[in-house]
Amino acid sequence: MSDILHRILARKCEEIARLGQRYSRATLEDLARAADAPRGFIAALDAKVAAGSPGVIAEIKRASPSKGLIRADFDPLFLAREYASAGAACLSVLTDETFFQGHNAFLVQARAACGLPVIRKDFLIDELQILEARAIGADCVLLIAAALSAAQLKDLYDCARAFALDVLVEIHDADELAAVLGANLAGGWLLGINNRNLRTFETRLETTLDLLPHLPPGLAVVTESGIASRADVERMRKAGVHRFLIGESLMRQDRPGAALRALL
Ligand SMILES: O=C(O)c1ccccc1NCC(=O)[C@H](O)[C@H](O)COP(=O)(O)O
Repeated sequence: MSDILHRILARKCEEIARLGQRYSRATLEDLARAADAPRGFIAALDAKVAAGSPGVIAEIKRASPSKGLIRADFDPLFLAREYASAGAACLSVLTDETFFQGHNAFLVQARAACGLPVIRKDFLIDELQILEARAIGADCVLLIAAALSAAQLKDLYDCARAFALDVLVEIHDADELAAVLGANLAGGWLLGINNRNLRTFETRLETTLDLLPHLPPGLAVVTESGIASRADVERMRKAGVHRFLIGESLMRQDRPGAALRALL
């Protein structure tokens, strides 16, 4: 496991302990059940792709471990509306406070500002975090294979599905792909291939392209990280990848919506 992932997960353990002190599991379950109905994250991506467009998950991210501060002028409501009007299928909102300067409130604000489904982008290793995600309105959660054992992945996936959340399962290499496929997850999930190596932060689009021949037919793939130009989008689409998670290249623009339109 990379140093940064190790540090992030250590922090998450502290946060989970605080969450458990603040709320009982039963209370979090009640809050999750009382939340606004999920908007259908995978369905929104599929609809774009079926219509012949790229399915873009547009990310709302103020900072990251690899890049530091990315956007000083940070308004989730403005960003969500920009992305929605530019044709994004879904939103991704960083909720991690320590390493990404995110916040749960940003997800709430972004989701309320538009009709798009939203993924809670965080480092989820405990069912309480899954319940919290649904309680704040998330429509999808991220599960990172590098952070989870096979048993944890299956348990968190089952918990998410029990609360009608879609799941984006993220891998970076062939070993992680084998572990995810071995977990025999049923429906309601997508495979994310992160082009960023979390150990070195090197970002190569070939990460996605090289893994494609190893995927079972029919598995929907999201290429994540490092998509910065229309040429990048076209390169992926020529290889049969039609779903994208795009953050930094949009977040650095004054008008992220215009930048997204240019990419599409
Ligand atoms: O971005 C980082 O520095 C990072 C470090 C450690 C774990 C995760 C990290 N990034 C999360 C992401 O996966 C990206 O925010 C997402 O794929 C969008 O990437 P980009 O378009 O390159 O901003």
